[in-house]
Amino acid sequence: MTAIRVDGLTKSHQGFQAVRGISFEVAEGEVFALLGGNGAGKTTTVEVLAGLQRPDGGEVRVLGLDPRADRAALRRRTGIMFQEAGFFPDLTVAATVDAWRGFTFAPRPRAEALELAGLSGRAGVRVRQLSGGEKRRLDLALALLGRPDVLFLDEPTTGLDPEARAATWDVVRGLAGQGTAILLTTHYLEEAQRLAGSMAIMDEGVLVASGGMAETLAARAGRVAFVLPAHVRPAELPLPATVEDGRAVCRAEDPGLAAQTLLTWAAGRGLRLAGLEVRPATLEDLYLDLRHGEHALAGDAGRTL
Ligand SMILES: Nc1ncnc2c1ncn2[C@@H]1O[C@H](COP(=O)(O)OP(=O)(O)OP(=O)(O)O)[C@@H](O)[C@H]1O
Repeated sequence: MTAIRVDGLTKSHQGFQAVRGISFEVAEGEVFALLGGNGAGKTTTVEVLAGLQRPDGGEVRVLGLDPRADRAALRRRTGIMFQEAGFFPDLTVAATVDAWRGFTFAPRPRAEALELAGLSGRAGVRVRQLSGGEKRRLDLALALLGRPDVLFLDEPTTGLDPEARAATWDVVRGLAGQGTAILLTTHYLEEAQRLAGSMAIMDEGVLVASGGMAETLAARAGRVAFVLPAHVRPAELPLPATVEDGRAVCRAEDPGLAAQTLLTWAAGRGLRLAGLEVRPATLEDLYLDLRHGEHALAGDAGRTL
């Protein structure tokens, strides 16, 4: 079932069009990554979905409801984690969770929420003494309190150390496994690739790519890279290559096959391909290709790449 539907959404701030007609859907139990550079319009989109801003145009539905008109009903079924947490610095972690539980419908027990967010050992600590990463985790604990059907996570792992980040990924996967639809914004492309089943990339208020993560990446060229052997010019290689930081890079739909071709060629000349790296396309490849103007050539905003 569709949990979030965005159809032709537009939204301006004081005459500036932050979101210019975007459409996407997130299914129940799906992790969806909304990506894009600073100012692309991600937070504006999430705020509209959370009912905090009124859309100028288009239609937005969360669990089949209108986020503004049905805000009260949706509040019980959605969890939100924004970039700027508004905590009381003098409350302890436990007191903060308890205060939040007071106005959450059917909240999880405090201990369970803290456990999920990896804060069990910090219950007695005052919020102002938490590290930046721990504050992010407290935010996550509060977003999870009401066992939401839809969860909005705006840069949930910014400032987290690698261990805490991996723990957050486990929590997100666990919730999706239980059927929660999760809309995540992040600047960490590896994180999005690992976590999300679908994604959309925004740029200046429009979607420049969207679709299933695996399908989108499988359709893109992967890469084979190696240290260009001494006295070999790129033009001599059996496949087209560019040179990046002293390494020859071949883009290929089937990188395994391309690597075989290159290794056979090298063996025939008694050469070694040092530092050989063979890998399928990553989200970072796609993102950087788009940043370098690929969508300007494609010209079809919102198409599936
Ligand atoms: N309340 C506001 N008033 C005026 N302009 C705003 C407001 N909120 C956002 N904007 C502008 O709208 C554009 C989109 O902002 P938004 O916060 O949605 O981007 P973002 O993709 O979330 O960026 P980031 O990754 O930096 O958080 C930006 O140019 C921003 O300056």
